[in-house]
Amino acid sequence: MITAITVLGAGTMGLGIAQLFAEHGCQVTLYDPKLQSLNERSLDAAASPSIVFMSDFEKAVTTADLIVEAVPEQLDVKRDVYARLEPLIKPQAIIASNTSTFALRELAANLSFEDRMIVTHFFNPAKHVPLVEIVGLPSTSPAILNEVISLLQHCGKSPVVLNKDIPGFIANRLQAALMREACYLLENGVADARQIDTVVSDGLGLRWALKGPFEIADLGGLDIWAKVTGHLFPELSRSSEAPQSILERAGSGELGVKSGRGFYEYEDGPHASEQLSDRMKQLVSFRTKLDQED
Ligand SMILES: NC(=O)c1ccc[n+]([C@@H]2O[C@H](COP(=O)([O-])OP(=O)(O)OC[C@H]3O[C@@H](n4cnc5c(N)ncnc54)[C@H](O)[C@@H]3O)[C@@H](O)[C@H]2O)c1
Repeated sequence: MITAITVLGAGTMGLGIAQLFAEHGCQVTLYDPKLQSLNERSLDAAASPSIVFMSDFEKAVTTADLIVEAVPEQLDVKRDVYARLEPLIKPQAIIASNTSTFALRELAANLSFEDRMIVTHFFNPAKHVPLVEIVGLPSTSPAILNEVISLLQHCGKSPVVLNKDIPGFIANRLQAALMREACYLLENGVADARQIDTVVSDGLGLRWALKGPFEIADLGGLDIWAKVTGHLFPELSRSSEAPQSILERAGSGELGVKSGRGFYEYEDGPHASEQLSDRMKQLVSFRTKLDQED
């Protein structure tokens, strides 16, 4: 049974995941080696009697039933964390990575807890977005998956368990496909970032909040979709590299909200994140009401 949860990494995702579990009655330990240098406003906002902040790795992990890893998306950093976990954790502890892109088999290869390791891919803001993608290996016991699914459902989440272990899972593959085309349109001067964002948030995104692409295709008519995909697929970007419009900004320290500038300028980055979180909460609650009316 999962009682004690340790979240590794108190960044954007780790803080939100820790808050989610704490608000649903779990004992949560949040570990980060750079606890002192983290954004004070975010840490204050996350402060809760059920979250213990720690920068002592051994203490943070030895009694945990579930360890959620939310450290940076670098294979060597993640693998190093797992190697440090191996001698310390309880024999039955479950390890869940919040990776956005790595296949589980790559993360878990040759670890002593390979069979007890899964992916739980939360979405930002983790407290409010209902979806969590879950990935196991063929050797993962159904009991482990069921235990984590029950916990997530108890926390109000809608877990989707993938049939196969694939890099990027479902959501990030779809999102990356959209981003490739969005950057292509931007870089070719078809529209600026605001225009492209408006097309998504005022059009496609509103629809997708209610129905996924296959239901939308059914509603539009598959005869039409046969034409749309047939005519447009040859026109779409086929780039297999990260887009210049992202590489150049990231290379010059324009990292988005966290540095004050990305595709847009941010005078108050933490406020922008808080606003997204608040609006997401309201949107999810509104959609829940709509679902109940159906
Ligand atoms: N940001 C997102 O929208 C998002 C969404 C879904 C999944 N993810 C994934 O979640 C993970 C974390 O992403 P993030 O956006 O929260 O990153 P982040 O950079 O905001 O936070 C990472 C945190 O990990 C800490 N850290 C660094 N090395 C560590 C170590 N060895 N042990 C413990 N903590 C360590 C850092 O100090 C930092 O506080 C990544 O795998 C990322 O791909 C991110």
